[in-house]
Amino acid sequence: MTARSTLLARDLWGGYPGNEVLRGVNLTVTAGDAPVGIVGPSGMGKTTLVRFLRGTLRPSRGTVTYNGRNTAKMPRRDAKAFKAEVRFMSQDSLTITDPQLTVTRYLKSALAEARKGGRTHATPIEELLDAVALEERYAKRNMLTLSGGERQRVALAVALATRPEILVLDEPLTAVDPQARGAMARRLATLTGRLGTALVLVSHDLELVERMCTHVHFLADGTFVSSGPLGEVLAKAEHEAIREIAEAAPLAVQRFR
Ligand SMILES: Nc1ncnc2c1ncn2[C@@H]1O[C@H](COP(=O)(O)OP(=O)(O)OP(=O)(O)O)[C@@H](O)[C@H]1O
Repeated sequence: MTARSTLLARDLWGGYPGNEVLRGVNLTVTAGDAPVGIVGPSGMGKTTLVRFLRGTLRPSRGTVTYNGRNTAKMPRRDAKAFKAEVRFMSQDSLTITDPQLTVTRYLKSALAEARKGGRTHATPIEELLDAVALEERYAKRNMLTLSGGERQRVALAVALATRPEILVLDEPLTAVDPQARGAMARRLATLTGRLGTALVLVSHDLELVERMCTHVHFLADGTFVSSGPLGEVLAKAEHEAIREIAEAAPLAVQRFR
């Protein structure tokens, strides 16, 4: 059996000049894992953590490795594999330069890219659209005519088309209405489960996190102060910041218990 691809952050410290945002974060994500959520109050460093995982920021202490290779010092070939196998998507991931581009053509080019990179078992376009709750009629639409939320959903379908080992989503659905978001949650979790893609979801939307993720990490004071199923994390309220969130949304908390 071949070892499964693993992204590992070990005792990660760092941030910006004069602002040590993260102070000892440990995270292991392995292809095939169930979806995991990263939650926490605004400004606590969720996006900063994603930047470290992605390699756009260097830690002051600790390491991020992918399959044992330090992502900050990867030879070009490993860096290429890392980019193909670990996809990152944030709310503004999609820039369209070709005014003629239809949704189908856009997805086909992503699938072709996946095949070139040896990422087999590409997923049919209908299934990709279904996972992001877009009906088939969207396949022929010009990308420029889509709403912001629809574009975010296509961007997500594109990320799935490449069948990554790990997919890190940082607030990916901010422009998508709550109804569509709800429809997508389970379908996404199912498709990524079938593809063997480990999903990491960074979000303020506790309902979305609850629907998609069996396990969450709560980030506060630069570290994961509590981890487990969302309902348990909220119920245990092991940190002041968790108590504040639980008090601000008591009904939501009751639902998760
Ligand atoms: N480029 C930057 N330069 C300096 N400081 C930054 C930069 N980006 C973020 N910060 C600061 O780092 C801290 C963590 O920010 P980050 O964006 O990681 O938080 P977050 O948990 O993702 O917040 P939100 O949930 O509001 O998106 C904040 O205090 C923020 O002001």
